Amino acid sequence: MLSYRPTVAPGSSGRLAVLQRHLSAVPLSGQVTSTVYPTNFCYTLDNNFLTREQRQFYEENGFLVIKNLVSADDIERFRKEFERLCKKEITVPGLLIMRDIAISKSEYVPDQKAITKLQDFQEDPELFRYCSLPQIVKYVECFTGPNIMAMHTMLINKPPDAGKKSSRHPMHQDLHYFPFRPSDHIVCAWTAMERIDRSNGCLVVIPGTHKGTLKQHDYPEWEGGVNKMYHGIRDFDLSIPRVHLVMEKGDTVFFHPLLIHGSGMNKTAGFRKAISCHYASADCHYIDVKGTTQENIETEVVELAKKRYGLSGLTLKDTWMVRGRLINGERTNL
Ligand SMILES: CCCCCCCCCC(=O)SCCNC(=O)CCNC(=O)[C@H](O)C(C)(C)COP(=O)(O)OP(=O)(O)OC[C@H]1O[C@@H](n2cnc3c(N)ncnc32)[C@H](O)[C@@H]1OP(=O)(O)O
Ligand SMILES: Nc1ncnc2c1ncn2[C@@H]1O[C@H](COP(=O)(O)OP(=O)(O)OP(=O)(O)O)[C@@H](O)[C@H]1O
Ligand SMILES: O=C(O)CCC(=O)C(=O)O
Ligand SMILES: [Fe+2]
Ligand SMILES: [Mg+2]
Repeated sequence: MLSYRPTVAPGSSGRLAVLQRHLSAVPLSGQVTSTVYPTNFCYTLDNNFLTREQRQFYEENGFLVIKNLVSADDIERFRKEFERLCKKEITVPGLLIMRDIAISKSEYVPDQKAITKLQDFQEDPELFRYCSLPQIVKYVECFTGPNIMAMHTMLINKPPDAGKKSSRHPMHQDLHYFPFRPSDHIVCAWTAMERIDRSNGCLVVIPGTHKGTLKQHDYPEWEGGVNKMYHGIRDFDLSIPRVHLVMEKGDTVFFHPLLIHGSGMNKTAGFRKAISCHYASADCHYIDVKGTTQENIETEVVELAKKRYGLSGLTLKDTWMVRGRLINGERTNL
């Protein structure tokens, strides 16, 4: 890191404004002392909200943890709503209720114990409140800019591992599932609904991998079975050091869709809960994934849409167009 002492003539404009943006928040009058960082930020936007240290961290690592961002009250409300949905006290259009593969063939008990995740809760006002929490959206804007879409929502209820290690989530990049670009204007917010550490299967990341490309994903060859659509990076080298993100209740991590991540086994008796939303700039554009590594997930998603809704001839793009919801600004493209 370079450190120097610039002398700034009061009243100079243009260049000064540029310089000011690259310096600390210290007012530029007379002599200021400031640490200067590389200024070629490309994964974060300048809306004066992230500190330069936070921007620097995300630029280098592809993720950023913010402590205590969601209140215990809000988390309690999400938990209650989750329980009502599990008990089928209410039903929500479009909501996907997924059971762990290890118990998928057993008798259905309408209880959270049967459920590994809820997906696509955009029509549930109580859970969807998570996506509009101002303190979250404020951070999201640093990655997406002001036109913000909530594209994908999940409440993950990682069950105690049934002994087959199927509670693990293989190492993957979320962009594999997304037919929209540019990837730098997509970000996931993931909030721990309780303390999450290695014992109950925390998020595991490989810092800096957001600077790489999208890799080929397939089902891993796991003896105990793999959950539907839990693709992992093909031939992933497990000797690469992984970083375990230990988080307290309410802590929130923002991460880039190319960041390689997964989650470990839940070795406790409790159901490990996290709530998340993937946001994208509404100015992103859809791509055709035919002929790319994403073709395999398109085939699976389109088959599922046909099975569930009897709709044929869909593309991956269509399934995202119907899920996306505007959070802020204007729905320009997506
Ligand atoms: C579009 C993807 C979006 C992801 C984007 C962001 C990145 C996120 C990374 C991920 O999280 S990847 C995982 C994404 N997960 C999904 O998209 C949800 C996948 N889950 C489902 O589609 C349904 O839960 C499933 C079709 C597997 C089951 O739903 P059903 O309500 O039809 O359950 P049902 O009990 O009737 O079982 C139907 C069949 O599915 C089987 N099944 C149930 N749960 C399963 C499971 N967990 N894994 C594999 N198969 C499962 C079940 O055994 C049965 O098999 P058979 O037809 O052979 O009898
Ligand atoms: N043997 C393995 N084969 C494939 N993927 C693995 C293996 N071990 C861990 N992973 C993947 O690495 C990530 C988490 O690693 P981690 O080692 O934390 O999990 P764990 O092995 O379940 O638990 P722990 O090592 O803390 O006891 C997950 O994405 C998991 O799927
Ligand atoms: O285990 C989790 O909570 C996160 C899993 C994950 O990365 C995902 O669903 O995309
Ligand atoms: Fe993921
Ligand atoms: Mg391990």
